[in-house]
Formats: sequence, C-alpha cells, structure tokens
Amino acid sequence: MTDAIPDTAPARAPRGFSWRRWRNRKIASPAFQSWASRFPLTRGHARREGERLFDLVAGFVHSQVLWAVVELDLLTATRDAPQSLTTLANRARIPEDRMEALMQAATALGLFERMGGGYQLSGLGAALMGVPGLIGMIRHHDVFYRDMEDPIAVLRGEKQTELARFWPYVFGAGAAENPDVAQRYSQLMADSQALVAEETLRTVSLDGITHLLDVGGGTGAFLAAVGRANPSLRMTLFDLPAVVPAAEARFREAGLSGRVHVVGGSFRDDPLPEGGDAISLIRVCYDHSDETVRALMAKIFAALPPGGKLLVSEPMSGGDRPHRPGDAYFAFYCMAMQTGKARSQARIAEMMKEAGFQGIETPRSRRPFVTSVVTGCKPGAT
Ligand SMILES: CC(C)=CCC/C(C)=C/CC/C(C)=C/C=C/C(C)=C/C=C/C=C(C)/C=C/C=C(C)/C=C/C=C(C)/C=C/CC(C)(C)O
Ligand SMILES: C[S@@+](CC[C@H](N)C(=O)[O-])C[C@H]1O[C@@H](n2cnc3c(N)ncnc32)[C@H](O)[C@@H]1O
Repeated sequence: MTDAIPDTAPARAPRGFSWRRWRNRKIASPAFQSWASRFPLTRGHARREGERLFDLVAGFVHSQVLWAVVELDLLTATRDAPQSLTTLANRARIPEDRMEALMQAATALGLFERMGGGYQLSGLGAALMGVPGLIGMIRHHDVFYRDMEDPIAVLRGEKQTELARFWPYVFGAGAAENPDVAQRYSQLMADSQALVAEETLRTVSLDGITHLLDVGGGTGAFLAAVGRANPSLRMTLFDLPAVVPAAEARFREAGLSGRVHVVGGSFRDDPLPEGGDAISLIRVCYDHSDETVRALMAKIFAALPPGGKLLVSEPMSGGDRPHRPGDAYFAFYCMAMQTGKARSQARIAEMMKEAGFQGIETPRSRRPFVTSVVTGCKPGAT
C-alpha cells in the first residue's frame, strides 16, 4: 500500500518540454511581467491582462456599488434628466463627498454618464431598469453575499447558508408568517420568468404539441407566455398546493382559465396529471439532487405518450466550456441553496437518456445568463 498523497503535494511535472509549463513559469515571474509591460510588442497585452486581473480582484466591490445604486433608487432618479450631486446626496441622506464617491464609482462601471455638473443614467443603466425582475434579483443579493463571505466553508458544506432557507421560506410555510416578503419574492421569480420564457420559446418550437404540462410551473408565468404565443395549445400547471392558488389567479386575470388546468401536488409523492403530449421543467432541476431529478425524469417518461416531448430549460453550466453565468454565479447560487446544482446541457442530456428519452437536442444557448435548453422525445411516435 502506498501512503496517501498529502493534499498539498505539487502536481508531478511532466517529462520533457511542456509549452504551458514554460509559459506559466514565465508569466508568473515579476521580472518577466515588468519586461513584458515595457516591450512594445507585449505591453498592450500585458496591460489588458492586468486590467482583467484587477477586475477579478475588485469584482465584489463592483457588485456592492451596484447594490447601493439600486437600493438608493438612483436609476429612476437620473433616468430623465441629469441630477446634481447635492440633489442626489440629499435624496439618499449621504454626505456629498461620499455621494460623489458612489456616483464616480458607478459611472466608472458604466451605469451613469457625467453631464454638465451632474450625472445621468447611461444606456447600460437604462437596460438594467428594463430587464424584468433584475432589480429585485440584485436587491436580494444581500442574502447571497452573506453566504459568499466564506466560500470555502460553502464548498466544504460547513456553513449554514441563508439562501437554503430563503426560497423555501418564500414558497413554503414562511409565506403565511410574512406574506409581504413571500409575495415580493414570488413576484420576483415570476418577473424573471419573462426573459426565460422568451429565450426558451426562441430556442425550441412547440409545433405539433397539443397539450403542455408544466411541472413546477410556479405561479404560471411560463404557461401564460406560452399560451399567448400558441393560441390553440391546451395547458396544465402542476406545483405544490401552496403555490397553485397564485397560478389560478394569474390565469383568471389573463383570461386563460378556460385553457389551463391547475393541479396541486408534489412530483415526489403524487402522480403527474395526465394528458400532456409535452412536459416542461423550467428552472426546476437545478433546485434538486441527482436522485430527485432521476426519479422525476423517470416519472415524466412514464406519464408521456409515445412521441411525447420533455423540455428542460434553466441556467446551466457550460460543461467542457465553462462560462461565468453558469459556472460561477449559478453554480455557487445552487451550492448555497444546498439542495441542487447547476448541471451542463450534456449532463442533463445524459440523465434524460438514462430515463429512456431519445432524439435529445442541446441547442446552443445564446443567452446562457438567462437560460439553456435540452429536449428529448419518448420513443415510439408514429
Ligand atoms: C435606442 C437607441 C438610440 C439605441 C439602441 C442601442 C441598443 C440596441 C441598445 C440595447 C439595449 C438593450 C435592449 C439591452 C438589453 C439588455 C438585456 C435584455 C439584458 C438582460 C440581462 C439579464 C440579466 C443580467 C439577467 C440576470 C439574471 C439573474 C441574476 C438571475 C438570477 C436568478 C436566480 C438567482 C434564481 C434563483 C432561483 C432558484 C431558487 C435557484 O431557483
Ligand atoms: C425555481 S421555481 C421555478 C418556477 C417556474 N417554473 C419558473 O421558472 O418561474 C421552482 C418551482 O418548483 C416547485 N416545486 C418544488 N418542489 C416541488 C415538488 N415536489 N412538486 C411540485 N413542484 C415543486 C416550487 O414550488 C417552485 O414553484
């Protein structure tokens, strides 16, 4: 038996010449950096790498500046006309010199433009205002930020994270205790659904489908969007009993009650409603363990008719090609939630295959910060 390799053992250096080893050793040397930042052919690249590094180092400050701007409602205040520092400072009850620091920081981040003596919202800041649910998402980041204070403890599973309690509180028993908070955040989940629905419907076609069952459909924002785009589609929403009354209310208001059947229950314990020739799981899998998702996919497979379609849409990891939204933000978000994880399209495709689905498609995600999609079919269509 060999001794266990200590955690800190350096990786064994490969024999022979390794270009990457040579490169990394060079670039990690302060003397080389100093030379490269002076040499005409490398100095531009060296400066850009320095800027990229600095942005990584300072990213948490950028996020907190953004949070302060949103919390103080400076976007609305500066949308239509430039505002002087004095006005902004009085409004926010912040001393003028500190207000200047905040406005300068946020201007450097691209959220405002300096106009005359004051500040006005930039195009990027205006775009932020127009993304449904984004301001609410930023505001709830105080919770995620506290969890990320010790990312190593989160990684080791040693931290009692606040996010693990946050959404269950919003959707579950806590809702009764504090209906305002619950309402605000279920609204946020529904608002942020607008972009997810738009991106999902741009990515997949529902042609040929007559009846869509949305499992974990929340308050019905996805089906409402699908229903508007597909006037002859019949729909069923399935979610926990505590959630479905809000969905019923939404469908009533949207004049869709006649086309949507709403069923309360748990996909863990109850049979799925029958009749759908397609089933959607929108932002559902990433909240759950592999075991739960496997059982759910098997249940969906059994519930679908031959030729029936499963559609999974949620923010995903980039897998072999990691990307920031899926592999940094959503992966850590799900980790802090403690019940699920961000999976790649390839991983979800594999799980669908294990459940028996065929013809699996993983269309390229155009906006992976909104959602990615995987679809599959139950074999046996005529
Ligand atoms: C008009 C003139 C003169 C010129 C036009 C120039 C032009 C074309 C400008 C473009 C402006 C424009 C239309 C911009 C659009 C920008 C958009 C749509 C941006 C969208 C951004 C979306 C973002 C950043 C989304 C972020 C989503 C987040 C952070 C979601 C988090 C979700 C979480 C944490 C969910 C958790 C739920 C749980 C419990 C895990 O299931
Ligand atoms: C992140 S939300 C997504 C809601 C909606 N699909 C959307 O994208 O806006 C996850 C949903 O799954 C539902 N859910 C969680 N566990 C469930 C279960 N065992 N049975 C049915 N629904 C469940 C939650 O109530 C919640 O509405």
